[in-house]
Amino acid sequence: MLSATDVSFAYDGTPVLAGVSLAARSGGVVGLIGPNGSGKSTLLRVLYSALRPLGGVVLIDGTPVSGLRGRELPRRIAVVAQEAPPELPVTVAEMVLLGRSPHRSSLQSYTADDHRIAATALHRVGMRDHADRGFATLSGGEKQRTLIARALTQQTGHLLLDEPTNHLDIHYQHEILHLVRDLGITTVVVLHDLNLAARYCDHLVLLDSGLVAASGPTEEVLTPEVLEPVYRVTVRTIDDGDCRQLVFRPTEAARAQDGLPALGVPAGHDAVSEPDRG
Ligand SMILES: Nc1ncnc2c1ncn2[C@@H]1O[C@H](COP(=O)(O)OP(=O)(O)OP(=O)(O)O)[C@@H](O)[C@H]1O
Repeated sequence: MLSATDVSFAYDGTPVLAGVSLAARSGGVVGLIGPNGSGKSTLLRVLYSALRPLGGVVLIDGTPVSGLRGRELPRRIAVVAQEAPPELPVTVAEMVLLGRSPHRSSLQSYTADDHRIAATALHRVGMRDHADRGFATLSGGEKQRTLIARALTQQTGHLLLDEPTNHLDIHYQHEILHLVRDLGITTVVVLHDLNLAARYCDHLVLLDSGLVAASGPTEEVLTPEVLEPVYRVTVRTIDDGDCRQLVFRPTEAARAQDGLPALGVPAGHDAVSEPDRG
């Protein structure tokens, strides 16, 4: 169980999160959604104690996350952040093995078990055939899958993912989120794609300008009434058999608010002043 209660945070005095609460029950997948700049990554950083909140508390299985020291934290929470790791001159296999670091002292060498766990994780993200490649030579999607394998190798009870489907093709977007859901570990995942959220999350927290605009079971949050005022688009829901999916359209009102031309008139093409080419 991972919970945040009444969390607030500011960068250099500018408030970014205010009174945010979230609870990820054991084995559940919570999606963190919201427009650009709404505070999703900041909240995730607060959850894994990379940022200290101004107010509120984050608990992991009842223990304040701020009290976890040294290797205790990475033994409990694995993180795939948005920031790329430093380009270490390591192979894919070596990068994934680093996920075992919290479980061994720096003087110990990797055990056969560590290698087996890392190989299984590589296989699960479809990267086994790339094990000997240099990490720095991988494509964006291959790097992302390798970092997810490294997080799996940590074998934690909690997993935090910041836009894990970034750079992934459609096949791997589904493959990775399916895998994450099947892991059965407590997960908080930042997602921009609301249709992926619809399919793979049990519960959603929708942030808007640092506030919780909605929080609840996925199907209660992914409704036109909730989403339209926050994302400023028209939302239509369709039933895809096992799962609700969403279709979006820009709205004239939002475009006018942003100073954009009305739909159907390409930018820079004023129908009235267009010179006669006849
Ligand atoms: N290091 C920083 N210093 C100052 N302001 C920051 C910093 N990081 C983020 N911010 C600001 O805090 C706000 C929230 O940013 P955050 O990255 O948490 O949003 P987000 O919801 O994850 O956005 P996106 O969907 O665009 O990734 C934004 O206004 C952003 O510009």
